[in-house]
Amino acid sequence: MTTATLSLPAPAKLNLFLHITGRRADGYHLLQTLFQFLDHGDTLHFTPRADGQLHLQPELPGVATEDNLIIRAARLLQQASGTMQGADIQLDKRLPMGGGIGGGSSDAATTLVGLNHLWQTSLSLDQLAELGLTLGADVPVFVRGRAAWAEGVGEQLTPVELDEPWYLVVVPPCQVSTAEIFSDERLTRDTPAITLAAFREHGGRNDCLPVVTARYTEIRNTLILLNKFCEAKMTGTGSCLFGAFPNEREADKVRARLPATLQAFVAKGCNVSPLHALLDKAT
Ligand SMILES: C[C@](O)(CO)[C@H](O)COP(=O)(O)OP(=O)(O)OC[C@H]1O[C@@H](n2ccc(N)nc2=O)[C@H](O)[C@@H]1O
Ligand SMILES: Nc1ncnc2c1ncn2[C@@H]1O[C@H](COP(=O)(O)OP(=O)(O)OP(=O)(O)O)[C@@H](O)[C@H]1O
Repeated sequence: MTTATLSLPAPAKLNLFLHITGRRADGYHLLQTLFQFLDHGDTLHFTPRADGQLHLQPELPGVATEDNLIIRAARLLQQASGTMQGADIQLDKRLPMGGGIGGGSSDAATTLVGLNHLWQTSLSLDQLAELGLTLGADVPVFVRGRAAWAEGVGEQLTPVELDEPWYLVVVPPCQVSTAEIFSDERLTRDTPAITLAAFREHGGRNDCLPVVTARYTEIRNTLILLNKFCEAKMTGTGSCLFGAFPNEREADKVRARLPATLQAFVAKGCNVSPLHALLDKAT
């Protein structure tokens, strides 16, 4: 008997802006942000096992397998559903780690959604998003798979329809720890709340940018460089920077002018996550 393998994308996200409006008693920050997906990311291959074991390959440098968000997500789903099934999981990693484009969170969400499908554990998206939130603030938006206006710590999500431009994403040669930026004393935490309509009219900024560029010369320099070609923005707590373009050709043209040593990719903005686009088509 052959065992079917399910291959699913774990796309990147961008924070089109990021305002920090306050801080909760537990130290977590209250934010406002807009999430959009990219048609670029990791791929996960899931093969079911009847013996309940979970195996992941390959290992990620610096991440113990038990700490990998893929294994943590799979264990969480086993516990929540009571299933006796397991899986062999293969990860094709393309997204940079510590890049602010949500690679680990997206891997976790694809694991929750994918294994729920494969194991037929029938948890609802609400239940999966709630489980995902215990793994990270960015996991719920990937579980739900719709571009969204987000508040709270990023878990209060309102789906939105946005333009879907092409993005040039540049990866400065450094990794940023989200916790380190959120604990920096210089971070401003008092931006007044805005509405989506106000964002559409006036735009927004990334409140983490001053702290990130003060701490990382590489990001400051890459920002100066990218700003020569387009309005450069930073996603999440960095490190990745991006610019929007009306079509792929324009984005490719700017990419071609960047130093060959600088890692960069061009991808389309998507209001429906490629994970959900694929699953919606299959069902
Ligand atoms: C910056 C964003 O990427 C924007 O989408 C997210 O808010 C971060 O989400 P994430 O990477 O899933 O972050 P988590 O793994 O939940 O948290 C990492 C660390 O960042 C800090 N953190 C995170 C999110 C938040 N709203 N406030 C925080 O203060 C906490 O110290 C936490 O220990
Ligand atoms: N499957 C995974 N992929 C990437 N990182 C993982 C994974 N599992 C655990 N991690 C850990 O999570 C950290 C953050 O990784 P991630 O790629 O999500 O960063 P990020 O893009 O900055 O995330 P975010 O935008 O959610 O802040 C990594 O440095 C790594 O230690």
